[in-house]
Amino acid sequence: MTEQTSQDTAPFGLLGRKLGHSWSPQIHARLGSVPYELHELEPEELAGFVRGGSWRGLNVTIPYKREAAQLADEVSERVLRLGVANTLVRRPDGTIYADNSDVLGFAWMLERFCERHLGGSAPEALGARKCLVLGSGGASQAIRAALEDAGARVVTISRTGGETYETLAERHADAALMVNTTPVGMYPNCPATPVSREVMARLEGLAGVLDIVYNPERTELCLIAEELGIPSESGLAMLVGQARFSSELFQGRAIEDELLEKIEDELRSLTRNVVLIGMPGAGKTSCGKRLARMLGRPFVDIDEAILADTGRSAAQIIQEDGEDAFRRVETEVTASYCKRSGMVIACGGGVVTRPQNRDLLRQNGRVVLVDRPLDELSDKGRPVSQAKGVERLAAERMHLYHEWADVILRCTGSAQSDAELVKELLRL
Ligand SMILES: Nc1ncnc2c1ncn2[C@@H]1O[C@H](COP(=O)(O)OP(=O)(O)O)[C@@H](O)[C@H]1O
Ligand SMILES: O=C(O)C1=C[C@@H](OP(=O)(O)O)[C@@H](O)[C@H](O)C1
Ligand SMILES: [Mg+2]
Repeated sequence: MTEQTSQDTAPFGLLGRKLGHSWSPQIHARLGSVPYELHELEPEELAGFVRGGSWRGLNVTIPYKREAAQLADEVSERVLRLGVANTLVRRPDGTIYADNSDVLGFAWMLERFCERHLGGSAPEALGARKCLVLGSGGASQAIRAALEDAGARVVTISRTGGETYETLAERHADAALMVNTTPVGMYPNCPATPVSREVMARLEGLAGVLDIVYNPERTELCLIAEELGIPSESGLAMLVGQARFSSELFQGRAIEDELLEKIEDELRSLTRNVVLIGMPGAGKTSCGKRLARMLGRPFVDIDEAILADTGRSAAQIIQEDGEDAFRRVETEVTASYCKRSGMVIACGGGVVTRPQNRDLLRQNGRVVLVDRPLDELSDKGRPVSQAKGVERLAAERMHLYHEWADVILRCTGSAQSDAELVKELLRL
């Protein structure tokens, strides 16, 4: 038996400047790279920590990927090619090896996407075809490398330079794939998109859209693609994929694809919101409160949040300022909660009256229609129901509730058992 050195037990970790948002500790815990610590360093602390600190394996994020490559004793071919590293491994002899698992993580995501949606492997689906890469920053490099490895003809679109967003539609209608590598659309500045619906609709050859942003789960770019019938995926698979290849290097063993897909599913289900919609008085608020308690998640009722924000109830705003004014406030408050993660959200019954609210709910949420027979709905304190009558309101809205919903909850008669049913329906 060999004696255990301090190097065998030294921690893994992530190196960067601001890391509050990171999902890496959770992912590496599932992959077996523990303990995994966060190191927020100032530029002048970097070299000392990398060369002399106590660590066994490190991930590196902005703004230190270039320095990480330079501080290593030996680098992989990928790092040599790109000049940036996101993985450092301390070898038994104390020397440092650098690799770039961003390229591998994206290549893994790309391969799976091509197999699932484009009818073959990445080289089969993309070989000699035009792929658009949005953005020319650090992340763009890794994505371009993976696409070039698959044989694609890569065109980089940026705000300045030869190929811009303005000329995209007229010059690249033949592109097969579009990949966003910019931070546009990333939480908390979401929804936002680097390419408008109008421009994407003009790209007639477009067969797939990928986004490396993973929060929200569906970026606006992906939602636009979905609406146009183009397969899309945002960046969770790349995140989990790069962690996998780093962990393999850290631990010196292979990790199976099945575990990766399991981790992706777990993260999706933990971070997705549960969004309740339905007729006023159907039981969204009552069911949502119980569901949140059951799942140990934060709960927000949009009407209550409006009251807290404005000091006036929904009914009061409608009566004093009119329904249009209320709808504007409702959209604002709905937007601010629906971009968060892991919440239970009870919407106001009228959320479906504004088409733009749909993507707000869907970007990070599974939408549940709380469906209760009309003759059981209370119109107490609900001016819209009182003014129109429940029957007419239902005639106007029911098709929208059904279109917007991912699943339908047929109410059981008790809010508690309704909440249990939602938990079951969404496998939470
Ligand atoms: N599953 C249920 N069965 C019977 N009554 C319910 C149920 N859920 C809620 N209620 C009652 O119906 C009324 C409206 O519920 P609420 O949760 O405020 O609906 P919403 O938020 O959809 O307008 C309340 O009086 C509530 O106690
Ligand atoms: O359906 C509507 O237009 C409304 C529903 C209410 O919420 P509930 O559905 O929770 O009653 C509240 O937002 C407002 O009175 C308007
Ligand atoms: Mg309510």
